[in-house]
Amino acid sequence: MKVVSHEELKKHNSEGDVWMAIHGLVYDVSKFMPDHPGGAHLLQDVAGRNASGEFEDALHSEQARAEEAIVLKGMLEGCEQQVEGHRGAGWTEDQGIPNPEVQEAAKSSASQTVVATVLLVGTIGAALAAFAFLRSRKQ
Ligand code: HEM
Repeated sequence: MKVVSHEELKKHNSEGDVWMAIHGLVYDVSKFMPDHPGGAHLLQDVAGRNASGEFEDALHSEQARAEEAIVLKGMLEGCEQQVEGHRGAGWTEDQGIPNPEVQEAAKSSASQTVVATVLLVGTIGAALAAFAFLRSRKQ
């Protein structure tokens, strides 16, 4: 994915040419602006900068995240690890704007699986050890 510099992002803040960064990804929202249910002015206000907080504060739906009229331009310079994190949690570009809540849930369910596996292996190990011990005492 292309890396977009902070300078490049900043340039796109004029009427009809609006880019914004959300969760480390840079989107061109120019075409979508007139159709934004919250009004074009809200998008214009955050033009050329990181708008992750504003986007999440408005409690957008999954449908909003998958809006087809926004165009992914690349990842914001310095956000490479953040984007790797999205991918690690199962995000792909075609899903649109990543949902941090879904990714937190994916992370915690992955760690739950690790804990469950360790417990299971430990229990089987203890049972085998007890079995071997009891057999050795019988003889
Ligand atoms: C790529 C960026 C964005 C997309 C695709 C988008 C899309 C949408 C959509 C589809 C809705 C309708 C409700 C829903 O489905 O969630 C909505 C509502 C809204 N959006 Fe956005 N939005 C974006 C960015 C923003 C930003 C940056 C802000 C704030 C600065 C914002 C503020 C709002 C508000 C306040 C509403 C509620 C409007 C109402 O119910 O009257 N949006 N947006």
